[in-house]
Amino acid sequence: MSSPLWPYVTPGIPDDLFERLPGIPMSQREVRLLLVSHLRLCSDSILWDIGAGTGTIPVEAGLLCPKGRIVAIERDEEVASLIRRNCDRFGVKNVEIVEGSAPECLENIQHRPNRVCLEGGRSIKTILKAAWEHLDLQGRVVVTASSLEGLYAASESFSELQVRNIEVVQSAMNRLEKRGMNQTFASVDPIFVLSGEKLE
Ligand SMILES: C[S@@+](CC[C@H](N)C(=O)[O-])C[C@H]1O[C@@H](n2cnc3c(N)ncnc32)[C@H](O)[C@@H]1O
Repeated sequence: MSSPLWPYVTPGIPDDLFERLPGIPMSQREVRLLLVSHLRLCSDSILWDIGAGTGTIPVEAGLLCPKGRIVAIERDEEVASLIRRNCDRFGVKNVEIVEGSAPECLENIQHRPNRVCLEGGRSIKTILKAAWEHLDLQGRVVVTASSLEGLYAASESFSELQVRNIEVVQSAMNRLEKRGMNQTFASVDPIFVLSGEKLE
């Protein structure tokens, strides 16, 4: 990592420090911070990040859980390689990358999670149900949704699965950006973050 301040210990790595691929979505820093906070990670957490994309969550979680294990699940081969490169870039060694499509690939993962993060996948309900079956008791789940339909599906799943201590928050943040001669505030894409616990 070429940033002169690296390594620092706070989560919320600036977006431009990650390698990116055109068209591959990435959780922006402000949203990522919210998401990581809702995961309530411990140093030895075992996290499944389903739909890991650019790999920002595995990198942040890998650094926060030095005694833990992060399983980054990504269906796209090229994107899975990007996750590996981003982990290498930040010296993160405790991330296992599973190249496969959820929910089918979840069956073969060796480490059972006590945290699940779900940011990808059309059928949120099917994936969440399968992940929930693997999640340890006292475990936490965090799901993001950017559309009303996604929010509805996630909310209905939480209810069906009897997720406890549910919290839902929608981000609304703006960043100062240069536009020509002016500096204006541009909104960071608003996202719903739903989280809760498995108690029974
Ligand atoms: C919104 S992006 C995740 C962004 C990520 N949090 C980051 O910050 O880089 C969603 C990712 O989920 C992957 N995906 C979608 N459906 C999936 C599935 N069923 N199984 C595994 N990965 C999936 C997509 O290929 C995409 O890379």
